[in-house]
Amino acid sequence: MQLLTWSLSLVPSSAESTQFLRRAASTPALDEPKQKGNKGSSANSHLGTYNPSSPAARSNSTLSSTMTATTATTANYLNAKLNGLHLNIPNSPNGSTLDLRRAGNFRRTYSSNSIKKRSIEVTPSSFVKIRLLGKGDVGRVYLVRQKDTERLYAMKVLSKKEMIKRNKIKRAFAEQEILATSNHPFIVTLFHSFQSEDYLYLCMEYCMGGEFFRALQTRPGKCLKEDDAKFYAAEVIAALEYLHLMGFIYRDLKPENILLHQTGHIMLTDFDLSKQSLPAGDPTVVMNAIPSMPPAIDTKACIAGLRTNSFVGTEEYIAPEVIKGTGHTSAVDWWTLGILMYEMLFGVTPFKGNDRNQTFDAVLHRDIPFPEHAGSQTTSALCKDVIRKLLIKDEQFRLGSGAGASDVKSHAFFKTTNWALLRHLTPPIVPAQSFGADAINFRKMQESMSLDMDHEELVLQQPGTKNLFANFSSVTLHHDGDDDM
Ligand SMILES: Nc1ncnc2c1ncn2[C@@H]1O[C@H](COP(=O)(O)OP(=O)(O)OP(=O)(O)O)[C@@H](O)[C@H]1O
Repeated sequence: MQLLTWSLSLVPSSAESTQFLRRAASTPALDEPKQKGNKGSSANSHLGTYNPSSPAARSNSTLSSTMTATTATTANYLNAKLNGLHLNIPNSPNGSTLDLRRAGNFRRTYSSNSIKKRSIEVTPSSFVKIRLLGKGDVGRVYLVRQKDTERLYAMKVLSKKEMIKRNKIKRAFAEQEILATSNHPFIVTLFHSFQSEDYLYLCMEYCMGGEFFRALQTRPGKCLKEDDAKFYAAEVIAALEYLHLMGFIYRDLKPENILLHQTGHIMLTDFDLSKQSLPAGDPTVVMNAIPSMPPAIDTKACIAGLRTNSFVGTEEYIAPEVIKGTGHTSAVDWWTLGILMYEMLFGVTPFKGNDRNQTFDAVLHRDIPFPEHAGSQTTSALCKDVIRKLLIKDEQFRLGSGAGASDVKSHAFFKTTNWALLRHLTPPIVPAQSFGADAINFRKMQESMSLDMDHEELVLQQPGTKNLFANFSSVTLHHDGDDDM
């Protein structure tokens, strides 16, 4: 009875509740009505085994120059923020991001000043739609080809009418802002954003491997071996660390929002539930929990001032403090990491009940049920320990709530993780190259079935005008190194 009382007062109305049925649907803020129905899905998870002679392998080796990119991105950003503090990049072959530029196979620079914003260089008619990749509640994501360059992109097309109806305008702006300012190997890259009379467009890097969620579904028992789960968890931690440094709380981590790049590395997407701390605080340096390690960065400090109260997230991933409605911080991202790690290992989330009330009750009160029946995945004590610490119900005591990502990275479970070289490792799942190539090889056939966007005229809104979408930035983003690709 008590449960019913709080759940009715804290969660969206029953009309909105149906969206919880599909795990992929995200919980809207209370002030945002959400459409009933399923989120579309991607069908492009062509997963294959790693073949050293395949283009995937070659592509991996050409990425050698970005091997320190994870660290380099963070380091460059910090260099700007910490005003001259010298950062030692452990395990970097030469310890310098500058040398990345000199490396022969250089492709893309991940540094704070390597994105150049220019006025928009494309229009909707610069692209041809090839196929639908996925659906959200206010838009669709298409695989598109740019007519003059032949390059493939994922184009998110958001309906202005739907955004107005569902009060989602601010969220689209937030997503554009985060994508346009982020420059990280594990965060999807934005190349253009623009609008027509009826739609907003976000032209992003196409992640050929599709949703990590789909990839998990194809694994035996829908789960991964502990070392493989550790690999993906490490890449997610690197992405969250970067987002927190930038002053963003992600708030919607789940396998559906993790895409697989053609190399098999992860790319976080879907930032419409993210929250930005304005201005982002400065990071500080803390002593490393492991005495032999160099001092670590306190990413918590960057968003320490940000406490928000919206009811957002995805039912099985939602943190206790979000359910309680007492306000939440960046610690929600560490909670969701704990749920993700559990799901990667056991194929289910730990607190799933028969309905929303049961799930929320379990999130608030139940211990983590590590399966111990015969045939269940065996997990090390350290792995269980890190999950337990990430899933501490009181956010103040949760792993990550002290100094942010540094706390999580220094947990003994990640002792074997080489953070600086993550991007250089071969991921456990590498998508077969087929679709990217197919899309080009069978272009003519597909074009006959495809829609082009010629009827949509580019509209350049003047900021400050009364138009609701006037402040949506129409820009083309150039990333150092992309022209060499
Ligand atoms: N860059 C990309 N490459 C390949 N597929 C993508 C890409 N971006 C999105 N997709 C596909 O489209 C789906 C919907 O994308 P996304 O989650 O960003 O849309 P959304 O409208 O924000 O959804 P939501 O309603 O959950 O907020 C994804 O789950 C994925 O399958």
